[in-house]
Amino acid sequence: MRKPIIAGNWKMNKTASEAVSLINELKPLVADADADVVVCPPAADLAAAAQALKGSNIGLGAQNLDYHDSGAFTGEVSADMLLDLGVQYVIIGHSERREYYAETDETVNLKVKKALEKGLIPIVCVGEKLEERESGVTAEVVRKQTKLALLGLAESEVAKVVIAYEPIWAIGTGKTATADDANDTIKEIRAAIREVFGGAADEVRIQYGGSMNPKNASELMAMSDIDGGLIGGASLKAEDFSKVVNY
Ligand SMILES: O=C(CO)COP(=O)(O)O
Repeated sequence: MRKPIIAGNWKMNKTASEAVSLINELKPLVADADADVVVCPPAADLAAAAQALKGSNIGLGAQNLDYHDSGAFTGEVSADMLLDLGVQYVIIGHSERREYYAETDETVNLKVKKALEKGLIPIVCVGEKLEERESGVTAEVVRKQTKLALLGLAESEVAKVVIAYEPIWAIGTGKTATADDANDTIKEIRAAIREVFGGAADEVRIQYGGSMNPKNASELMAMSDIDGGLIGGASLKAEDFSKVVNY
């Protein structure tokens, strides 16, 4: 059985002191969660967040990393820097990074490889644009993104990866994919993984993301292939996020 994993992607929200307050509010609300719980604050908050999370059941994730080990890469953060802060997970290839920061399938793959090499668990985002959905190419788009993100990995590495299926038209819009639609696309992602990596596909946890909230979480989480959620807006309030976690 795949253990559910619910992660909050705070995006560029919350100062370090606000992060500490949110975490302190969240801790008792999710202490009995059956799922793995993760928060992904902005890079500038990670040190304070790690301190606040000590002794809790909540994991810490970053929202990005650089694929180089160190050097002249102004503004970037390396895997070693994240690990040294106590970070365990890293979101890679979020659609906002693909759209605004020129992230490509190739850089996503390099980042996934670096994360795994260093012992961070990648949360790899894939998802189609509205026009791709309307053109009926959703399955092709997510299959290709998934295979390219995982290119060259060993089966044992793939089994550790978390994939977040985030239809771009559902992010921050209040529009959610129906639970059936999301499950069907996630099955396509799992099938694509199986084509290349065999049985590892059954171990990969695949989240849904895109306007997931306390109202729709239980329906989405009841689906056969949805193993968790990557939550944006609803992760910024302790009460809402805890309701998703305790779906
Ligand atoms: O992009 C998302 C999480 O990575 C989803 O954001 P929302 O939950 O705000 O739609």
